[in-house]
Amino acid sequence: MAHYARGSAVAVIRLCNPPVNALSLAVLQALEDGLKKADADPSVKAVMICGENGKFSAGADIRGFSSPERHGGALGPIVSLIESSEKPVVAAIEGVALGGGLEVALGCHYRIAHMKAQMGLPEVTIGLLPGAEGTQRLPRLIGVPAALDMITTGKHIPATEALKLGLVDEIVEENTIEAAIRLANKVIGQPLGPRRLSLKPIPRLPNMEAFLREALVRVKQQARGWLAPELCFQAVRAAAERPFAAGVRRERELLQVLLTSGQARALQHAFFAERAVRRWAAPSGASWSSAAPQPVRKAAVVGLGTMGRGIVTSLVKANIPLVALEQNLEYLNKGRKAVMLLLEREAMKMEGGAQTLDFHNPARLHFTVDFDLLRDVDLVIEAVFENMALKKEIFHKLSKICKPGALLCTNTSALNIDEIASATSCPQQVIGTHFFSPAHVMRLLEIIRGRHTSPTAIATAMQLAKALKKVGVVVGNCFGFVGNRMMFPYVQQAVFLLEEGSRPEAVDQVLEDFGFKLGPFRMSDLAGLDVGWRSRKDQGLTGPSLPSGTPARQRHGQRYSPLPDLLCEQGRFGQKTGKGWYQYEQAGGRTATPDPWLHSFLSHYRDTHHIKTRFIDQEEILERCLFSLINEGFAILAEGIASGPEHLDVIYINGYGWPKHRGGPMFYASTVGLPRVLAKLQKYSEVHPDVPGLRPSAFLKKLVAAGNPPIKEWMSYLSQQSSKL
Ligand SMILES: CCCCCCCC/C=C\C=C\CC(=O)SCCNC(=O)CCNC(=O)[C@H](O)C(C)(C)COP(=O)(O)OP(=O)(O)OC[C@H]1O[C@@H](n2cnc3c(N)ncnc32)[C@H](O)[C@@H]1OP(=O)(O)O
Repeated sequence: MAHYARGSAVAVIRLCNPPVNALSLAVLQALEDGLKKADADPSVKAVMICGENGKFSAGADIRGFSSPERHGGALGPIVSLIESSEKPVVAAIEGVALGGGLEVALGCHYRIAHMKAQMGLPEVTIGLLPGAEGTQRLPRLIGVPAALDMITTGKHIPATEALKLGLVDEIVEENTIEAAIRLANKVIGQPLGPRRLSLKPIPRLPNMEAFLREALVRVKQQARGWLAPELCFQAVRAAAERPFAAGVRRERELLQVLLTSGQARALQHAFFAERAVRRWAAPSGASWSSAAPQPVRKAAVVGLGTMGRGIVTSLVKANIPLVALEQNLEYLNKGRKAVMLLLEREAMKMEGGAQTLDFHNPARLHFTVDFDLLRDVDLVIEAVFENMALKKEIFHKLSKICKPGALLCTNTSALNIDEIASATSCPQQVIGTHFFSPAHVMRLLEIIRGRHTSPTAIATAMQLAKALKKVGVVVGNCFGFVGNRMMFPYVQQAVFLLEEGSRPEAVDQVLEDFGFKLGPFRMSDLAGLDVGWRSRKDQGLTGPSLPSGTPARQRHGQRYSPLPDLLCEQGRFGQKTGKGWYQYEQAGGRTATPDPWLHSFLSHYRDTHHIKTRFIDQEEILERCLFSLINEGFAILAEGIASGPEHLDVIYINGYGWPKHRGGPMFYASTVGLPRVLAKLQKYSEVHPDVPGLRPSAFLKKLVAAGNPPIKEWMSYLSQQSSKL
């Protein structure tokens, strides 16, 4: 918990709670006991606080926040106790000092850090604020602008930056503990008043008020409904405007608001969900403990369209040597130019940082049209056009050319992995890797396991995700996998709402107010309406292959809206053509403006199809879009396409712009309450019986019948055999 030891004149308190020395109540108690012991022992002249196993502390034990015996604010008095000690206290920071961990260090009179240590107050990212007086001490130490930046973003800063900011007194390359003990011995007897941060005045700014006003606007703009950044701001403002004790009182009030807001629970769910998805398991029982990843010393990317370019950039950033292949010189040169531009931009962003990008060296990044150069690669990512015949042709070629054991990945957003694998002689080495655009920016990597995909292939793809600094989520093989499959009913509802009387801007507004970065129509205009049109033509839902006499608004006995097809027939593909669901200033423009043409087109469409225009309120818009998406999530879980609700939540937060402070769609459903979700789906389904997306899934009904169990228990209501992972 926290070990106390006394050597010569310096007592050592070592925080100990593996793996990250999180501050549980037991650790706090032991820390307090150690401080009191040191205080009472006349032979102790100074104290040094450090962490076990080269990590100071990652802060409060996050699991403890949702426990019934939570004691908010239990750390503040201990930090005060440290600061008020009459014996100098030195923090020896190794590894991480985060959240409550850094607040402990701020209570110390001196801070010394290893040069590889990271520090931060990331409470905002889990919906809280630094509630152990950190919002009051940090601005006194490093000034309001730097403190505000750290506290409202939660970013981790390296020791070198901490030194520049004055957050630490010294950084060392060698033994931090020894250096801290040396420092503690040196400062014995020196006055401690100037080292007590609570007594320090806030460093003044000539224009503090104006600075705070502008900072608040920035914080609000970025937060979009996420409460914690603004409340963090308010706490720092209190530090700037009030004496220490009053600031602390304000900090506590604001923390209470956050602790009861519901957002903290959602963000903490998201934190652990991201960690849970790392622990994949196949139905055979294979997992990290039984399947080792293969090393990827060299990779290849086939196809240098938008996705391929982003994937190449991602691999170069991860320092993986690679071959980039196109079908002819014209496409190769176009792709190379675009990749170089992306890499130049990335290199500029990294300037001044420790890492550099090596992309001019052909041994690290080689562009070619020669398939033979793929003979020695360990992994290929195919990123060509979304066309089954073309993908099968490429995989057939790859299985002949690549060395035995090479992992063959397909970047597809919906196509059948088993069918692609059937074109090879090594289906166990074929796996889906669904990147999200822009592939060098978006964090999500959906990893799709085919029927024959081996555990080694899954482990290697998961390892690749980690190397690319992405969140890999293993899912099963079905049309659209998890993310897009859940997206289909959501988008479908949005379009049906237009048919019935709404407008794109009204639907988007509701979903953007909910917290999505972009509503479905703005998103569709950005992605390009032609992408879905092509897919619907391939599926025979529209276009020349549609049998004559097919009713305009029905396919296979279900409701269908031809609205997106009609827009595409008018050449309205979205931003790229300057017109889609909105109008733009020009082709390629980014500013969406409601389009009177579209409004009259919709009226005309409704007249043609004898649809009576009705007013649709915000509640109906939100519920029909979100509950149909969630409903599909329950079907996915029941079919064993994903291992648990947290997988769906991680996918939506990292790939689809779902607001993180709402915890992901399945967590959101759990907060709304499954009985309510079910009742609403039943109601809408009765009104729209020809819309399968609104028909409540059997699994949702089962959970409601079981008494609405907590999200952690949902999967125990399914039989093991259903897993398709
Ligand atoms: C009833 C008990 C109440 C507790 C008393 C509280 C007193 C209240 C007073 C003060 C409040 C202070 C506020 C805070 O301090 S909030 C916490 C702020 N800290 C963080 O947000 C840090 C979160 N952690 C991380 O960013 C990373 O985990 C990092 C430390 C950088 C390590 O990253 P990495 O090397 O990638 O390793 P993992 O992320 O996989 O973590 C390894 C395992 O450790 C678990 N973990 C990490 N941090 C915490 C934590 N703060 N609390 C609990 N558990 C934590 C993580 O889940 C991994 O475990 P597993 O794989 O089993 O999930």
